This record gives sequence, C-alpha cells and structure tokens, in this order.
Amino acid sequence: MVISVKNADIYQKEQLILSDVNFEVNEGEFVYLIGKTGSGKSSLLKTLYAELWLEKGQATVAGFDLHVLRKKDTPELRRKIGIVFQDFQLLTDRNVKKNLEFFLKAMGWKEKSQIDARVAEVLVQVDLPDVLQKMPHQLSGGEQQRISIARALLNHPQIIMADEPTGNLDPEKSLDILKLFMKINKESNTAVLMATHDLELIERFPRRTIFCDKGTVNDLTESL
Ligand SMILES: Nc1ncnc2c1ncn2[C@@H]1O[C@H](COP(=O)(O)OP(=O)(O)OP(=O)(O)O)[C@@H](O)[C@H]1O
Repeated sequence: MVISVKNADIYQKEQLILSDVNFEVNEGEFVYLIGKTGSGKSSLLKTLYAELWLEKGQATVAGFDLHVLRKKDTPELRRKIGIVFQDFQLLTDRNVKKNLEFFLKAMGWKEKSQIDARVAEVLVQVDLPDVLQKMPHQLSGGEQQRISIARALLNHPQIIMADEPTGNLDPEKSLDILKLFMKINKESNTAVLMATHDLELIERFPRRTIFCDKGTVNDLTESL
C-alpha cells in the first residue's frame, strides 16, 4: 500500500477541514480526488506530503508514518513521492536542464554523467527530449507542466500527487497531461493521486474516485 489513512483529521491551523478520513491507495493505482472549491483537497494532499501536520489519526505514505514524522524526515519522505502543482513551480531564472539538475543535486546526486542521463530519461518520459536549453517562459503551459512532471519523476517515486495539474490549461492540453499521467502510471506502475475539478476528464477516463464533501472523504468508486 502506498497510502493508508485511518480516522484522520485534517486541519488548517485551528480549523478542522476534514474529519474521520479513511482511504487507501495501492501500488500502481490511479485515483482521482474531487470536491468543490474549499472542500479540502489541497489540505488533504498537503497533509500527505507533510506540509501540514497530521493532528489526529493515522496515515502512512510510502512507508512513512506521518504521525511520528519529524520535520527533518520530510525531505526523505518527499524523495519517495513526486508532487505536481497547478502552477508548475519551475525555477524561472534557469533553463530546463538546470531546473532538473537543481533538484537532483538537492537530493545529493553528484556524478555529472548520472545526472545528465537521468535528466535525459525523464524528458523522454514526458515526450520533451529536446528542450534542455529552453527557459520556462519559452515553453507553453502544457510543456511547463510536462517539465514539472519530469521533475516529479526524477526519484522514481512510488506515487505522484498532483494538485489540479490541469487547472491552468485548456481542455486539449488538459487531456494531454491526463494521458501522460496514465502512461506513466501504466508503464512504471507509479501510483497517481490527482486532485481535479475537471469532471469531463473523469467521465472520459473513469478511474477510482474519492470525494471531499461535507467535511470528510468518501470513496465513490462503487457508484461509478
Ligand atoms: N493556508 C491556509 N490557512 C488557513 N486556512 C486555509 C489555508 N489554506 C486553505 N485554508 C482553508 O481550508 C479550507 C480547504 O481549502 P483547500 O485549499 O484544502 O480546498 P480545495 O478543495 O483544495 O479547494 P480548491 O479546489 O479551491 O483548491 C478552506 O476553507 C480554506 O479557506
């Protein structure tokens, strides 16, 4: 199991956002996370990647017990997961190669030939092998999102958590990004947990869906 959440309460400061949350994500599963604006999707994901503290309940992510996780352990947890944001969060002052290198070096990679090889590999995975020297602003939104997915793949994560990854993209680009996640999911058995507003995409490509509503999380899979 990549994610297991039991009786968890999710808070933003003192505000209880979601209570008694229970769900699991297995190796290689593809799961959508849906819910209205403000229903707590981002808060749930932030808790799972340890940006928010788990106040109550149990959760394990990629083998880490969030309840006992210490701040100094969060980089290690984040090495096992890939995180993709709506706004890409690329470093705007450097090219694609340097964006990806920066991340690997921060993770302790030192050997130039290994760094170059891994950067080339992830760019092939996202179908953008030739953009090494491009600055982020020279790429379209969809291409920038592909680079941020490449960055998320660098460490061979057990799971990618994506928070509205198509939120800034037009329908065609959104579909491309979804298909890319599905390809990665299938080819490398990386689990994907994707928060989205885009119900049309879900209708076209139905997968297990969990739903933030009325202060808790429900598994809608059975009703699909
Ligand atoms: N940094 C914060 N500090 C305090 N409260 C916050 C913070 N971020 C979010 N909240 C509150 O937590 C609740 C859930 O927000 P969250 O962003 O998790 O929802 P969401 O489902 O991801 O929404 P959206 O679809 O708009 O991204 C909201 O009431 C919001 O106001």
